Amino acid sequence: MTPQKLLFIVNPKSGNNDKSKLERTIAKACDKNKKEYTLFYTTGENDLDKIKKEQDLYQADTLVACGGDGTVNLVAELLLNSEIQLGIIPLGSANGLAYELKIEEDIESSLELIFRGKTISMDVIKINDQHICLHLSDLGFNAKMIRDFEEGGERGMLAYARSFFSSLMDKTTSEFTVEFKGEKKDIKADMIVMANASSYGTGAVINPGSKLDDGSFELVVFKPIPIRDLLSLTLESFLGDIKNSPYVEIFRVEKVNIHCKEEELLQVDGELKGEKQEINAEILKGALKVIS
Ligand SMILES: Nc1ncnc2c1ncn2[C@@H]1O[C@H](COP(=O)(O)OP(=O)(O)OP(=O)(O)O)[C@@H](O)[C@H]1O
Repeated sequence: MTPQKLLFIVNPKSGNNDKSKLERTIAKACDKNKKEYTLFYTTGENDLDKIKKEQDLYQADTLVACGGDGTVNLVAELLLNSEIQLGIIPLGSANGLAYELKIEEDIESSLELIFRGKTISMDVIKINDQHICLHLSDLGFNAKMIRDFEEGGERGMLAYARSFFSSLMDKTTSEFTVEFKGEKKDIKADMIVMANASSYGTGAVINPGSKLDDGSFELVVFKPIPIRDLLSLTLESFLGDIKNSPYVEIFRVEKVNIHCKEEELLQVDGELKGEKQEINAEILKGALKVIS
């Protein structure tokens, strides 16, 4: 459906980038394409309720998330199982879903796509009836690295690399019991990913062959890996042939229960959600209409 009435949800803090151009570019593109639009700025507090109120009044047919994965996730939550579509202008420090959908990190190009692109009905993973995951969620290594990065208070690739290496040094193996398709497995792993998408925003492919609209998601298990083999695993993830690694096991599922022996930090689409012992994840097939 070609958008006619758009509500742009802007996270003014995302990505540490200059957004002064954003309003002007949106105004120009909407004017040129003769579309009605309005803007809403997030505050970081109670945004879901505020956007819901705004949308109830405005009745847009398209909500455009202007920010990173956190903003996309927030807006998507409002649109589940509705005909209202999601557009994305990637302006975050992590734009994993936009990367997956091949949406360019350039305001003009992403706006052009919103007006000319096609709409797909993508799956969403519901986690503990509390969170939705459009992209990737994990327990273990990556969640701890995000915590380390956030606690460091610095931004940028250098700070990210520092967190990556310090998390590597502290890497621990955890014990899990996973249950799906009527089977129970005891697993030792450095990380378990619930993957709707194929790769992290950095381009590292952890779930090759995944599709956003295949009615399932993948459980990607990273088994304990000796430091000396980590480099080859990292290279494999960038080359996309990780599924042949002896340290990775991938299961395609629609529903899973993960019991963690000790509480584990959970991250969902780049946001930390606290320590959990029990995870119930289920696919919501085709629940979100997104322009790509
Ligand atoms: N006005 C605001 N001030 C401060 N924080 C905000 C504001 N609006 C949204 N946020 C916060 O921004 C986060 C989402 O950021 P998003 O993922 O879109 O961009 P990002 O740059 O990739 O984020 P980050 O790297 O901080 O995770 C949420 O935690 C949300 O609460």
